Amino acid sequence: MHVTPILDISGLKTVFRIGGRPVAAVQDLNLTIKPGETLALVGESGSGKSVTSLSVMGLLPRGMGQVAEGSILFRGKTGQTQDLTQLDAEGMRQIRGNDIAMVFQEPMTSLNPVYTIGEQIAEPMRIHLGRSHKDAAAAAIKLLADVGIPDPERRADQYPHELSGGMRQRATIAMALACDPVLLIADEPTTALDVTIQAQILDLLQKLQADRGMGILFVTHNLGIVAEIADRVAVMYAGRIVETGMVAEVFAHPRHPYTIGLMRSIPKLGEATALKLQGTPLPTIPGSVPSLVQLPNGCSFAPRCLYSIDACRVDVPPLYETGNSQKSRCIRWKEV
Ligand SMILES: Nc1ncnc2c1ncn2[C@@H]1O[C@H](COP(=O)(O)OP(=O)(O)OP(=O)(O)O)[C@@H](O)[C@H]1O
Repeated sequence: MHVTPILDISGLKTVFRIGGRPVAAVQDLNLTIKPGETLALVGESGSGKSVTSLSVMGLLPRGMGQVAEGSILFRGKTGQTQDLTQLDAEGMRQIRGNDIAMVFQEPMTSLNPVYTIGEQIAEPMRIHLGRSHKDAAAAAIKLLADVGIPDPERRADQYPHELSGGMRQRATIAMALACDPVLLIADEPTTALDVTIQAQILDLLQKLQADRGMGILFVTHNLGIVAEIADRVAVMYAGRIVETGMVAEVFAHPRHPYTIGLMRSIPKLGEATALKLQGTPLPTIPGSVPSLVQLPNGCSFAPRCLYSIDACRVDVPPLYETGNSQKSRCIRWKEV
């Protein structure tokens, strides 16, 4: 059955002014998310994951970054589709926190230290949904219970500093869900938490998604998390998607050397501890992400790639269809 996506990004190019000239932090980017689906954007630091999510939210740093090309079609609660790149600041404000919500790595980015948890969860319901004070306060307590916070009545009256890191992240998730968004953008939401709490938050997001049917754009540098939470994955390198597809297909036979490198750097169960005890560093991909100001000719990954040949350094490869759901931006995908 064909389901219309809630998010359909096409030909996105986002540029920053660096040293007076425009530099593309994201380019040639196409992706879709359907209701109830989780797409993970994965890649090393600087690959363009956050710039992609900020482009969708209309939160690029003003005067520095802007969408230069492409469209971001979004179908909100009313069923109407809008191109987010064409909305003005007020139009985006009506969508943010209402149709599209965001959870960041550091909960204190979203929480205000001087208001109680309950007040902060209730606020978007009053602003966007026009609910009364009393009604929104009761709904906030219910949301705190939904995200697994014990004794929600008491917690609603507390300030952020009175909660642990894991509880604060649960509270920001409650805040994000307050208006029942169609799309949740989660940017490294568990990176600042310890491993046990990380697993609990990932379970919680999956449960909430199953209950509410929202789409999730999940930004992470961790392929282990992708395997656990996502239906589809888009691997980014130097501002472009280099491989994409259903998680099961990409993980079973990755067709881009960069994805293979990322997969090798996921420690297997117990291996990380064993390597640490031996004093051996975890395997990483040699070299580093190139500067966007000076991208190499052809494939941006070629200078770090064990498979690269002269032909890789000529043109940027297109995304080849390499499987049922899979695409790879590697001219040697059949051999990798
Ligand atoms: N405010 C800015 N000014 C100039 N360039 C920026 C700015 N923000 C991002 N960039 C450029 O965009 C590139 C991609 O950044 P982005 O934050 O999207 O990477 P990321 O993959 O999300 O990395 P991380 O995991 O570290 O957040 C950066 O390498 C940088 O060159």
